[in-house]
Amino acid sequence: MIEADGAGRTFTVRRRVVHAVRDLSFRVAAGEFVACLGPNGAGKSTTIKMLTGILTPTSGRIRVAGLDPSRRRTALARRIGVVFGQRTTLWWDLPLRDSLELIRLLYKVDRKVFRERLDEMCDLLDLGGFLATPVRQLSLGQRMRGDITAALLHDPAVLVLDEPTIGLDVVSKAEVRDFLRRRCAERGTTVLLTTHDLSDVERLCRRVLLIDHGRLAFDGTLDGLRATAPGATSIEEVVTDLYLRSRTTPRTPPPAPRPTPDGPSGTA
Ligand SMILES: Nc1ncnc2c1ncn2[C@@H]1O[C@H](COP(=O)(O)OP(=O)(O)OP(=O)(O)O)[C@@H](O)[C@H]1O
Repeated sequence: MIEADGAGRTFTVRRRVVHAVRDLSFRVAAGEFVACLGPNGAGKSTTIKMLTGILTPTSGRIRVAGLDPSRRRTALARRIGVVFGQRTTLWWDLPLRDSLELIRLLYKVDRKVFRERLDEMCDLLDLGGFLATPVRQLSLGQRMRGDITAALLHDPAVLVLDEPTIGLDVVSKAEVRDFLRRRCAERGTTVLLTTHDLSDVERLCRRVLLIDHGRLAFDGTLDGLRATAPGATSIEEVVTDLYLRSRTTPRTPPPAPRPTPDGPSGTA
């Protein structure tokens, strides 16, 4: 359902080339719920932007739901839902209900189907009390429920979640996670979750992709990830250990010593 084959993305900043993502290859099958982890600046957002068609890869190939995201953005929009925890896709000044109605029109969701889905979301995410409230007046937890509803109204096959529980209190977090787990399992939705909250990962995902310095550093089960640090007592310790090790790894290989008539130099 999600395929990356040697995908890479560079940016040129003041004539310097930044390799945000390099040679990324992985596959996510239909119905999998996969976490994407990595330290700050590892390349997670760049990866998500390539998967959702916001950025075009500068090398390699990406397919989501059988489509090239950057070339088929409109077609992809019908098959994918995206939640950016730090940004809203809703209309700030409109009541939540009107924002959702606009999304219904954009995605051409049948009015009756929309009403059924919205009723279901109201039950599961307890939206009823604030559907008439302008988005700018919603609490973070309410806004996040609205954003998740907006991402699922067209029943996408693929859901990309970028820090969907950031800033939520423990109860709201548990409710949002519970909803996502049940709803995505019922519908067979394929989910890629990016987060720094490891309890999200433990509760939702069996498989983890770890991106480090723009490369795929680990692809396996959560148990496999734990096995990389046998002495660690929690997933936080495992990941802390990995991230600390990554800080001591150079981002790019050091330049090869330049040969001189007397032999290699630059090592003294
Ligand atoms: N538009 C851009 N122009 C230049 N460099 C960029 C751009 N976007 C990202 N980068 C660089 O690419 C690298 C990866 O950034 P990215 O935002 O993908 O990391 P991240 O894993 O999402 O980090 P975080 O967890 O902090 O959000 C960083 O070195 C970043 O500075």
